[in-house]
Amino acid sequence: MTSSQRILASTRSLTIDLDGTLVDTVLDLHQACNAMLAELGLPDRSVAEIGRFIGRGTNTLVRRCLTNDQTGQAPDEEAFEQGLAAYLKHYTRINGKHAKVYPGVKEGLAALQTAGYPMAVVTNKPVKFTLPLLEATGLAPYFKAVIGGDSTPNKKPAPDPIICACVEMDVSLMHNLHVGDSGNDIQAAQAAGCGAVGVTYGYAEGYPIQAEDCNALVGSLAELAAMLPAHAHEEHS
Ligand SMILES: O=C(O)COP(=O)(O)O
Ligand SMILES: [Mg+2]
Repeated sequence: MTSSQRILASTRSLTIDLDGTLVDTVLDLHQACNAMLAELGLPDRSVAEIGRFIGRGTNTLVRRCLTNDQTGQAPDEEAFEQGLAAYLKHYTRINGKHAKVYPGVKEGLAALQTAGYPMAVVTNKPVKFTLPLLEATGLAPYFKAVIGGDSTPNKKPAPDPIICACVEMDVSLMHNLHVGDSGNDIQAAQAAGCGAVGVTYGYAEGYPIQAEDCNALVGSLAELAAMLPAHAHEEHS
């Protein structure tokens, strides 16, 4: 058995990223960003651009829209404050309108729940947007905890939100597997001492996760569920 196989076999719980992993939210975020840019008299951004800007939370998304700078630095604090207020107003209205659960997510979550795995959402999206989105997409009942980008002082790639989710679920970090679409997720998982699984779809800020950077790379959550022990408390022999 390789060490990655051992990590998968000893999994007892999962923390799962939201945008780009559970739900395809780019069209909602694109619409909210462009409504904000229009209000500021700035030109539209494409769906592909917004896809590259997603993953480090709302403030970074707004900064990237204003500057097109992947580091998220905004030169003008006043424009940022104005942009953030406009973005929050528009996203509150748009959140969930075009969002689509990725193929294999519901099947995967149902199988994992039946197998007895406690699961939590760990996202950089603020909690006030995360909870309604989970309700609207029908995913809420699968999760014991929901940690947003504003639930802990530091968001992913810091380990804090994964640690917080494991405390809320009362599970050990060592036997938790974190699943996500970006390097952020892999870094956070490794910093927390958890296993790390990447998905082959999603946004990944333009840098798709490579198989060698994580313990497994999967095409869907259904595929991941099939790789884990059929009962959360048992290991494959
Ligand atoms: O940047 C966001 O708001 C989305 O982040 P997530 O991929 O951690 O869900
Ligand atoms: Mg993501």
